[in-house]
Amino acid sequence: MEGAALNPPIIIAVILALLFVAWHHRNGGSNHKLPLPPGPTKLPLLGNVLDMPSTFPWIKFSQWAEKFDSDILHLEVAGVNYIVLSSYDAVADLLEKRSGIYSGRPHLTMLCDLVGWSGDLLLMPYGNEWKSHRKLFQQEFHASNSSLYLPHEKKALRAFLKSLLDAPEEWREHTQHLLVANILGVAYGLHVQSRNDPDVKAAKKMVDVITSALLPGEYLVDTFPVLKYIPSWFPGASFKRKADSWKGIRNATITPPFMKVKKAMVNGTAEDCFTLRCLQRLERPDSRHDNLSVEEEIIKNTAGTMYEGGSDTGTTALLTFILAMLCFPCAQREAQEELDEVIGKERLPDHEDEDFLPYVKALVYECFRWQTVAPLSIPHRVDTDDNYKGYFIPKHSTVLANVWGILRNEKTYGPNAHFFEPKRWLLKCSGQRGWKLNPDMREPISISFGFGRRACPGKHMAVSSFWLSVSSMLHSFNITPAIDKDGTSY
Ligand code: HEM
Repeated sequence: MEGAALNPPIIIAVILALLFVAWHHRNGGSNHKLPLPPGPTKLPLLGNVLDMPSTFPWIKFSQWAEKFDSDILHLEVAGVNYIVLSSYDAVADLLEKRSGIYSGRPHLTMLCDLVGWSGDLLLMPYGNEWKSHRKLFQQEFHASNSSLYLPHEKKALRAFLKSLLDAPEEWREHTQHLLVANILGVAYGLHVQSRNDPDVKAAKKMVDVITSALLPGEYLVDTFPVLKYIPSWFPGASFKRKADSWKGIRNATITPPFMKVKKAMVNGTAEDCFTLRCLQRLERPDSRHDNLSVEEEIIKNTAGTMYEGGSDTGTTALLTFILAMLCFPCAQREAQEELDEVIGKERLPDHEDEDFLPYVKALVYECFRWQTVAPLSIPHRVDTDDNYKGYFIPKHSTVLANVWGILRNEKTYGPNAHFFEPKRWLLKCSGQRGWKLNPDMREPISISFGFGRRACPGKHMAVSSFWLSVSSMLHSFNITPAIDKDGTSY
């Protein structure tokens, strides 16, 4: 946690927070009769400040769910209520069935107020601004509109496989490059250079900011928003200096590619992409000026969120796959045998082959289950007081879905849920290779991509591109530990 030592801003924040909590309690808080959900004992005034885990909170939340024998927990930190949901049923009941009131986002002071990360659909409060951005996204990103992304996906993948062949030791850079190249094609119709591409570098910088600032508890100012008033020169206020250095990064990253599409539209050279499709739908697209209309700003921001969302999460998912193949080589061999038998040696797998490759599909499911990309999803916020299973849920609580815990539940996923085992998704049958997907198991995509009205709008594209990358890598390469010059593997 940034600046976690007892320095002046923390002391000020703690004093102010205590005063707020004391005032809140004296004024009665909420007027409710039902009990709050169970959770670790709260200290007077401090609540659960000292219990809140600063690393891997999902593990602690799973332990608490077991200890209190409850799939709904309550914590309170600095006057903010946290509700942690630990079963699929609780998540579906609240975040999906009651999504009319559970679709807000908690306000992130560091990113929204100090860095000025505005226009990001991911962080927007639930309301009209969010709706206008989300609608644009969904117009293009639905399961039956794969023509928007498939051509870019395949082009980026071919370049990626070639790069892996030429320089396998740079696998990490190639992986990130694949995802950024893909999303730059989808969002802006741009073609990236194979090395040192400025848009790829810019994406990395933008993603570094959002991934570090989205981590729960990373910045104390998110827990104690009053800290935002401390001047940058104040001892211990390094978060303010960091915020200053991050200001403008998002705009500087997402504006140039948007303007390229606008200009290419005038010249008639723009390639099919999300931004072009949206601009063409405007009644009076004005392609000459740098001043953007409100509609154009919405398109620019939505494409920008796509650029941001598509670059980071997909890379993490593919790195998880590579890790799994290194740690569980038997799964890799089984998938390769299936690919050899069904596809043969002459071509790469394609989406039409998916149904004939149950083991590969199970391996893809297992990647999303075993090390889920967002273990606590992205926090939601409830807009009104509510109750569930006889418990009171206070208005404006931050609601966390413990996706990691749900996907590791042995009652649902069978024994050894901490191991990578694609066969947990399969049933023996009499077919050629003897496996079919178990139709009674809930696939992990409906859990690892979030819930209700805020569920990930890029999931069809993300899953399609992940399947194609994983099957093509398995069919083209063996993924093994690196070997040093003495022949010892790492
Ligand atoms: C493996 C890949 C991906 C994973 C695991 C993933 C996961 C998630 C999760 C967990 C959320 C939060 C959902 C919620 O609040 O309930 C989310 C939101 C979002 N994702 Fe993804 N995502 C992935 C890829 C993508 C891609 C490729 C795009 C863009 C093309 C994208 C765009 C977004 C956007 C815009 C939101 C915010 C939605 C909103 O707040 O209304 N994601 N994603």
